[in-house]
Amino acid sequence: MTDRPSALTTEIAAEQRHVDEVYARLEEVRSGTSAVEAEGHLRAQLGNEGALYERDVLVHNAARRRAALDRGYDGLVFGRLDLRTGEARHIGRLGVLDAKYEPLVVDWRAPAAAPFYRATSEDPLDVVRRRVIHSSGTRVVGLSDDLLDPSAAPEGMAVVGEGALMATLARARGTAMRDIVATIQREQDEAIRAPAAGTTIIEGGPGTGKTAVALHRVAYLLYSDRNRYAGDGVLVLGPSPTFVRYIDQVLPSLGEEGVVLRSLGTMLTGVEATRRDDAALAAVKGGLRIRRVLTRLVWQPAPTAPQRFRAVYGGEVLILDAAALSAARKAARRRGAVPNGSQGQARTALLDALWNVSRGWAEPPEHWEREEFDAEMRERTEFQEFVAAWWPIVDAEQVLRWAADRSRLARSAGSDLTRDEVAALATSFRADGWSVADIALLDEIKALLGKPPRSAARRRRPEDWEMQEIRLSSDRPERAPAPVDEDEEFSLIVVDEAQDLSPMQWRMLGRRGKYASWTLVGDPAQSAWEDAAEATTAMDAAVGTRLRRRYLLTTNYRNSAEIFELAARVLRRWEPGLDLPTAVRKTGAEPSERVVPSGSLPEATRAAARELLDDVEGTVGVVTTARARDEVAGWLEGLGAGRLQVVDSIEAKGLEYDGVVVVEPAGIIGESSAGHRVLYVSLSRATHRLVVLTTDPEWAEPPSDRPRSSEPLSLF
Ligand SMILES: Nc1ncnc2c1ncn2[C@@H]1O[C@H](COP(=O)(O)OP(=O)(O)OP(=O)(O)O)[C@@H](O)[C@H]1O
Repeated sequence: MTDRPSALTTEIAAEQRHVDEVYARLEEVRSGTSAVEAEGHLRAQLGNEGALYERDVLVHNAARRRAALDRGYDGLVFGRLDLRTGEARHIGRLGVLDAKYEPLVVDWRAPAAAPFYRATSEDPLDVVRRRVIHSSGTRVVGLSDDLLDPSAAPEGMAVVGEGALMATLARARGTAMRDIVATIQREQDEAIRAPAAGTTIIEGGPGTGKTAVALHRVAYLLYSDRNRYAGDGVLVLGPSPTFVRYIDQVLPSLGEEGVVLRSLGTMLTGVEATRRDDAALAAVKGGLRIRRVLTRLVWQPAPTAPQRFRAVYGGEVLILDAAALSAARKAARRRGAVPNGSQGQARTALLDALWNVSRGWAEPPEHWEREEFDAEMRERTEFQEFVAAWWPIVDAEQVLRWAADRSRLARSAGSDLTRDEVAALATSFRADGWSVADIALLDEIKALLGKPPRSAARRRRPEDWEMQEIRLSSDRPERAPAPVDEDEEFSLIVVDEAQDLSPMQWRMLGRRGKYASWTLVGDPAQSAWEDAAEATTAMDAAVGTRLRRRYLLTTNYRNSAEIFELAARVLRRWEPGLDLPTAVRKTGAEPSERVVPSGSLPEATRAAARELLDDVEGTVGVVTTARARDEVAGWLEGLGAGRLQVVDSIEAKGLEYDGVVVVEPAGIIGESSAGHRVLYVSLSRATHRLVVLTTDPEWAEPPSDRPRSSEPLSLF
């Protein structure tokens, strides 16, 4: 036995000294920013407008910097490079300079940090040793070293710890996604640091880090060109509100606030859709055929439009009956570009029609002057009220509710929809609230309706100004994401699970990113959308024809090798030709498949959930069909205390749990025409343990008459 400290202890102590120095410096910087903020408020007391502006700039910048310092505080320094030159370079969530402006820590996004992620033993990029520093709060608790260039290592250079990546992957998962800033892998780093221009497409199988990479890419782009993307210039779109909640702490943990995170159902201000249509109906609502139907629908008369107009002029009675009004409507439509912008044309068409009535008389009144006639009519309240009722300014929700009337919808549908489709759509528009697929329809209708002329441009009201100030000067700014305004344009749009966007949803996004840089992330093998060609065309139209760069991620970091082997085996029965990722982590825990009689399914589900809650430290997910979701949730009532979540197979997209119970896989396959891919999603959610509960022993077998596809897939 020796009392000499181990190499690990000595190295930890050395890193702790550096980390302490960084935190001490950080405190100085923090008090500096508070002083700037205080000065900003002082200037405001001068009271003139210039001083107010200066105050806002000062307070805003200082508050942003301080928020970043707060967020990046824990585990601030996570890496170190020892270079051939003898330089030791520390890498962290933020860059920190000492009082002489020498770097104490380099921001992970700076070019000087790139070798931390890129260096390999084959291509060490002048790095001799790469070190990951594990911390708890401000305390260094462990180190993991890679000696990349042994020939250049100085005498006595210590190499300590286990592989950082494996240690990270083995940890239990919580309810929120974590950043991966300390262990980003080379192929991921290439996608993160891809140039901003044009469209970046990041593909990869389950668990390859696509979501993590997309979020780190946002942080990277904000760092490299903040002026372009700051404010509300960045939109990250995920598949569901559950997913958005799951990822919403990643960017703040990287020191980035103010990015708009949305799901497909919450793209419109004031409308929140969570209901999902069944696959067949969603396909009708998502396909481009419906666009033609909406184009006709918006020009239809409002259901409340009056059918007759009567006025007395110069002692004569003028009447417009239904036929005359219909002709006037057609004339107005010919002249107008968009319905809400055509009330003026409607007015003119009505005046023409009224005048023509008098011309049709056997003895038209000679002394009537057209100009005078028009001027007087326009002034009359009864005429103005008639115009407002006959050609009202409508909003998108009103118009889509019109389509709940089957015969009205059928009139707009022409031959673009079948009778059954019309019936199913009309029924769905009668339901309370909107479905996720409806949001893209509402957005399309809004664009088709256009704006009333001279609509007051959105002016900044004094209250907005006040609100802003409160948010900026609060001690720790609350994350109050700005609602997505339909007119808002983004300069960076990141779409996760992009393989599932319908053509109509692509159109909705395209309207918000005419000049944007796009990052599209997805996996065609997880796609629930059948008509890939139509979605690709719509995506092309949305993102434009600018340069596209593609990145393929090939390693699955989520699933144990045993779990992913099952998921991949099942998918390959349906689509043998697919190229799937490799899972790197073996746990020795094989997934368990249990065939149970249907009467015992509730008890078996409860038992399996209980078993996994005991076995894993982190979260447990129970994944089932949309139809059975609530019932299954009922079976599990009272279990899990916040660690257990029941989701349906579509909701499960993008999520992960330490233990997963998949209930009735055959039902998941049966819920949509690409159901086997949806099941693949469900089977690839678990990090440690997977139990499949089925009443059908043949659940994994495709029907014998189903053609097996061996087509390789690609995302766009
Ligand atoms: N380099 C890495 N270091 C540590 N953990 C990583 C790394 N890359 C990915 N992970 C982890 O792997 C898991 C899967 O990542 P992520 O959810 O981003 O994958 P994905 O490709 O989006 O998956 P899916 O398509 O199945 O939803 C996450 O827990 C993530 O933190």
